[in-house]
Amino acid sequence: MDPILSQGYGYGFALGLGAAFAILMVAISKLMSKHAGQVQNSERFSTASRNVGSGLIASSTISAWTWPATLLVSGTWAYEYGIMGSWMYGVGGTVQVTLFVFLALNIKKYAPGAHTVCETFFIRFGKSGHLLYLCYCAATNIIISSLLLLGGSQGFAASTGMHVVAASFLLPLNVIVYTALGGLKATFISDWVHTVIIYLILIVSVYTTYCSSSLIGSPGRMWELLRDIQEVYPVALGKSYLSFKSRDMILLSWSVTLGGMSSVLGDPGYSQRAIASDSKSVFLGYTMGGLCWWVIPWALGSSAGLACRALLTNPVSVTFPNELSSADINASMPVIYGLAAILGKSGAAAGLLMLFMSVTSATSAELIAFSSITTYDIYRAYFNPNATGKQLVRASHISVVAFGIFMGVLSVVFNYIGVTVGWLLSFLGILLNPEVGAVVLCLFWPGMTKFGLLIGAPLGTITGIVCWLGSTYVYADHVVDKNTVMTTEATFIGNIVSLFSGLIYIIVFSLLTPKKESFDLTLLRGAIKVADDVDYEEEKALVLTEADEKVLAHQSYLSLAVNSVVLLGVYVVVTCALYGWGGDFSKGSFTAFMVIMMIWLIVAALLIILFPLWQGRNTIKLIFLSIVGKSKLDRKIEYIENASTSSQLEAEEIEQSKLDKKDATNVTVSGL
Ligand SMILES: NC(N)=O
Repeated sequence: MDPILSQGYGYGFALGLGAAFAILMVAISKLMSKHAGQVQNSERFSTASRNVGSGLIASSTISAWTWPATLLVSGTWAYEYGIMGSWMYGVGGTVQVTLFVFLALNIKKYAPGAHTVCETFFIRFGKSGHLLYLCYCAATNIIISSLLLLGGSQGFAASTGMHVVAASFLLPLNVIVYTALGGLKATFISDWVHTVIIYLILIVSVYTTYCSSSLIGSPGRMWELLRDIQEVYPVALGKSYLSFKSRDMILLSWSVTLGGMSSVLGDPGYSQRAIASDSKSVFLGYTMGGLCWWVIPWALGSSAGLACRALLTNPVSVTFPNELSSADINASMPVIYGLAAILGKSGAAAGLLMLFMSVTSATSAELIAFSSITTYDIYRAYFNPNATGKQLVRASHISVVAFGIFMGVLSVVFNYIGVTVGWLLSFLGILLNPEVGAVVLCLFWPGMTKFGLLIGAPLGTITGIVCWLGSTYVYADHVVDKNTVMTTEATFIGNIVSLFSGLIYIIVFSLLTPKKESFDLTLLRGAIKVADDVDYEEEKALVLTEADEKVLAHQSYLSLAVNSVVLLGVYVVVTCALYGWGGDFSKGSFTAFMVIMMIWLIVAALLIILFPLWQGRNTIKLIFLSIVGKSKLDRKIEYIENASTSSQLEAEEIEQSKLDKKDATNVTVSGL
């Protein structure tokens, strides 16, 4: 079958839209530098000056967490398993983000001056502990990046016929340009733009499907179509498209969620956002991001994914009169085909645009994160401990460009050796999950020792791999090959064993080799130095006041409450209850389920579009006034005067706190 769109769409998006985006982002960075005094220095490049508000943290979390897989796999799960598919994808991914909030809060509490979370390992465990964690962290960064490009390039190739090699190199091109020039702050702004576009397309998709389409047009009609299609093409792994009775779906979702713990807790991109966040904004930013992200896979799967299934017997279906082939399923095409059935060719193009947005925005998060670890954990830690701000910015630029090219190469290699997104998603956690235990214990448990880390984490990986392959042997009729290692039970066991055995090993080996005195986590605070180009605003953000500590403690309790509801309440109890009940949703309950989804989508879109604009209104006003009227000099003087009069006391507090820290800190941290 020919691709649904012509190659012109593929090259047009990758080159034309990509270039427009790069120019827009570079222009915004220049405006901020010229009119809002946000000149690019090393701290701004890697940490966005550590004062980003909750609105932008939320939109950038959504942007970084909306992978091509989020859009394509959630739709495929909906197509294959029915209503529970996209719901399980959404809640599983949200759990990972809400759990990360605990770690994010401790990063702000104990390491407000960090540029990367790896730096805390250097301080606690020296070079060997640092290098071990750095390997895990960099591997996560590399695998996630290739997963993004692999998913994006395969999606573009399948939808447009564009060559997969061209897609692998052209898709990240614009991101390399604006990330290298604008740093983390530019990625926050581009993340917001990307997220807005994704929500707008999603709203069109959902409201057309459930409100205006002549083919479906209401939740009740969708329910009837799904009931009828069950008679023609019964669900393969479950009871029906309208029930939650699929053991395979639950195991698959839990496997991806547990496997994906390392892709949030161990991915430097997410900790970098915690570092960039203003202390008061951590909980709200990540929680709002997680809850607003939830509806993206849920809504897309429930509209395009279910429509693809429900309309299979209608001539508008792309594959009419057949089901989708296994090649279509492997290429995760249900979302694009569903959009095409509902909205015609423009629907498929809108799907491709969403895909482009998800690849580029998530890629920028990975690029800037990798540049931070190479700059601070390799270049400054081991090659140039006294690097100036200028040298650090140059190292970051080189790293962004080099890593962008490397990602393209890796995606091509994976394409040629036949590695799929699904395979990488399942394998990632088995290999890397022990880093979750390592980073959590490093920031929460003073009793963790270097020996515990050095032995426990690698042993966790080995145990996970052995259990994964052993379970494949048991569950796949004694055949262990490229296909059978994807057996759901085997990947589930591999992921869970890797996650928990790593944690247990580190604890046990630490208890076997206790230190005379446990580590004082507050020592992390003053032990990481900033470069010579730090400005006043950034120095202010390095200091954790008593009020900040109280706010962070309060946020931990809120986080506990949110996780109890989302993880235990929804993901475990509600899912198991619906599975145990095993019935089909009635027309009324299906309608209620979809109406909740539609309301949630609108609220999420409004929050993510408007809240960052509201929080940034003063900066927007400053830039606007500077462009149209008052001279830049006037504005700058006014800005500096305001800062110095209102913050004189704060400045003194900062100086005093720095002196206190110097006295308190007797840790030698060469290179940091
Ligand atoms: N980001 C995910 N898990 O879709």
